[in-house]
Amino acid sequence: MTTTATPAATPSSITLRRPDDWHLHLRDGAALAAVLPHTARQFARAIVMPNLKPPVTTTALAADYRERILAALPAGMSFEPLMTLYLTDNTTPDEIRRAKASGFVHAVKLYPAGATTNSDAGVTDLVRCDATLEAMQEVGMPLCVHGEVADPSVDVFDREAVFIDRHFIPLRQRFPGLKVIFEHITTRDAAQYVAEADDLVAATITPQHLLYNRNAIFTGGVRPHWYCLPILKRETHRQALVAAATSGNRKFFLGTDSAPHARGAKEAACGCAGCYSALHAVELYATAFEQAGALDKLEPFASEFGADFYGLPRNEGSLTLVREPFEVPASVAYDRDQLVPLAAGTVLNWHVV
Ligand SMILES: NC(=O)N[C@@H](CC(=O)O)C(=O)O
Ligand SMILES: [Zn+2]
Ligand SMILES: [Zn+2]
Repeated sequence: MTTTATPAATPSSITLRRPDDWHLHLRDGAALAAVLPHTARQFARAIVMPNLKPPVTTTALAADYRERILAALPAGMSFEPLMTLYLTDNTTPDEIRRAKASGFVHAVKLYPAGATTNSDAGVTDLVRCDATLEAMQEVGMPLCVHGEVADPSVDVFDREAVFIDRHFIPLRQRFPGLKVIFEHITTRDAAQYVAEADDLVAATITPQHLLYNRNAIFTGGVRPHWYCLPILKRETHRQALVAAATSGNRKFFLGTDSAPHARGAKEAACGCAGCYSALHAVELYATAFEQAGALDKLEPFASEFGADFYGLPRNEGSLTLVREPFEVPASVAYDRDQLVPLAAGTVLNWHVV
């Protein structure tokens, strides 16, 4: 990373190796066309989540979805979608071998049934997937995990921590050679678990979980645009996540979990879970890293550790941010509705040029 110094200690600009987003929801159709340029402006590649309706459960469906993404990319922009398959109780070991052979499927995603947006087709009991997980371990196909129990008797703020004991630890014991990414971690418990695990375990961290604690959801009223899953946690957890992200530990890397939902679906009696962060993702991360006094740790977190973990080359290009006030727009157009970006209306210190 190269930085340009100002008289003060803070640099006036930072140039990073071009980053990647290791957890992204792009949706489909008009929604895909609306959000894709926001991501492609900053990121060279992204791990594209498969929770469409119906979900992307096969290599053939992933190939079609990949073509639709590439077709939606504006002329002159370059972006490589890294595809994933949605794990179900019925995913076969043969499907895993097909996915591996494709060269464009880079992970399989575990959604515990009922845990989050579009997870109804998810796994009801992980032991049903043992033969499939065995095949993944054998061919070297990573498993991305939405690590929350769907058990309604467990408090919503405890669902991630409970998942570690009930599912993550047993899974790692049964498949010690399987690469696993604990997605969008939100607790000190998860950060600690990943830090202490062996090198086949890593985690992604979102901008909202670095910048906000759960008070953000209830500031002067209910704030649906801060509602995502796993839900924001208390301040001690946010601090643990900032410490993990800025530690220089290669197990923690960037994954926005940018999850667009139309304004009408967010501002509703039963609002959807998901924060739209893709519009200004790198700016949000830079803000969090600057607050922690760790801007020098942004480049490895954003541009190196994820590629290394997935066994892909680091990008060649670069991305420059300047330190100038940038007001996040109140909304952007989205599929005959609007999208309200994370931190709408607030001023960030950094702006991508
Ligand atoms: N994070 C979210 O709150 N929502 C995601 C699903 C997910 O990543 O769990 C979505 O697809 O909307
Ligand atoms: Zn998730
Ligand atoms: Zn997600």
